Amino acid sequence: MRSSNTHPNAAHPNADVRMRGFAVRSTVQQALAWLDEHCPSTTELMQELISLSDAAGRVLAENVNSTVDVPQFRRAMMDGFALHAENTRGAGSENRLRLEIIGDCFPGEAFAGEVAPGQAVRIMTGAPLPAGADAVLPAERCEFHDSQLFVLDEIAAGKHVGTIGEDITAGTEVFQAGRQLRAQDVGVLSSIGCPAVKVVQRPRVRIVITGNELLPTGTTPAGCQIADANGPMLAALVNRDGGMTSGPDLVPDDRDAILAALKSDAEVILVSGGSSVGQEDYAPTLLAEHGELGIHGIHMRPGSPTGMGTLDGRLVILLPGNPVSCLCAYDFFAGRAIRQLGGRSANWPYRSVQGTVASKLMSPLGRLVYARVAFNPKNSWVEPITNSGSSVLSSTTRADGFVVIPADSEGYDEGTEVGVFLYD
Ligand SMILES: Nc1nc2c(c(=O)[nH]1)N[C@H]1C(S)=C(S)[C@@H](COP(=O)(O)OP(=O)(O)OC[C@H]3O[C@@H](n4cnc5c(N)ncnc54)[C@H](O)[C@@H]3O)O[C@H]1N2
Ligand code: MOO
Repeated sequence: MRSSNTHPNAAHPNADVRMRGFAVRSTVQQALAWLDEHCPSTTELMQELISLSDAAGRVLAENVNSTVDVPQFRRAMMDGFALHAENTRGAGSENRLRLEIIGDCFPGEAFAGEVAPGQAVRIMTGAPLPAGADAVLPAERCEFHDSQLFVLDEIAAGKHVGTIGEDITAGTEVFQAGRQLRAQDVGVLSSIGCPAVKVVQRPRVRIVITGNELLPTGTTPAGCQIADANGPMLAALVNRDGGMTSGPDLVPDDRDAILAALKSDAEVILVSGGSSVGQEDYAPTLLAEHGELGIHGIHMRPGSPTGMGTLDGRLVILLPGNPVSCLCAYDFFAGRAIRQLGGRSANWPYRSVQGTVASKLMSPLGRLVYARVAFNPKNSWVEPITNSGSSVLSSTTRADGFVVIPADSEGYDEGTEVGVFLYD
């Protein structure tokens, strides 16, 4: 991880913003630049060798070349008869041409012998073409009795024959480093005889959830206590982005407990809650005292108290406690870092579509806004979600996606064409 203090916050004389408010806020672009600078380049990523059975979804750390042709023999593409195409010339239902069947050929074993003119071998799909034959006549285009074959149709040389290397030629580059392996990629790797692949290690991500008011997942909220929403949400997001989670661990609003939780051997530590300027918002000060607080406070809504820094060479991202802010800050910053650490694209994994604003999307000048919207795929209309405060997580479950309104915009009027990122 490279280290540099590029943001004004880093040099700010009083990094303890508690009960004071943010002296300096960064733009989203500055925060992204800080983050990217603190993510290793693709050549610095940690690698590991894994078995092919675990490879789907992983990111290749090196190019893969094939040392073999696939297939490495000519093979039948139909069940029928291997023969000389020349022997079918002029054949038809009114002109049945007779050939002699000299044997059978099955997948996995070569036919011992050669097909001479006037002869045919009964062959199954996938079996190697016997020497001498140059075409396969499908079973439905002939009749046969005992060892006699009656050809009912003409076929050309090479017909229904799979050629050597038609799938993959020896020496070709099958996949490049950086590719996230699909299920079919694993199939191709297996077909070239590859038992294991070198992939980028999945970053380990510690999830720390702070707040005395929080009850663990699965607990019914009662009294002044609420159930943790951010922990399971963050765990799911980290998994989506290829990270390996530890936690979520619930930690009380206590300096020592939070400091102990920050000290982790994970590559990324996510801290939810206590990111702002309240009396019990310890995480930013702790990070400034024990490591580096590079960014704290961002011109965005929601997510404005987001912070990021490093501690013992590990990336620490302070996510606001309000659940929508937490989701937004994760998606803008934490997810980007985790994807990059795992060799994936920094870009959002969300599909983007074009839509037309059906009622105005409001936005305050000077702040980037993450506006939750409904998107109607039938007419492409985009509508803001009502009751969408940063504490209202159901605004994101009622939404189909979100629109990013830049800081220099006061929003989008009805009829404006906008890009929508879809959650699904
Ligand atoms: N004087 C100021 N006060 C606040 C500011 C500010 O600029 N000046 N920023 C506000 C904004 S914006 C946000 S967002 C919040 C974020 O504050 P924290 O990160 O310190 O979050 P908490 O105070 O711990 O919690 C906020 C809110 O969210 C609930 N919460 C926390 N964690 C969870 C969780 N895991 N699951 C569900 N809900 C959670 C918590 O109970 C609070 O209601 O600060 C504003 N204040
Ligand atoms: O910026 Mo806070 O994240 O709205 O509620």
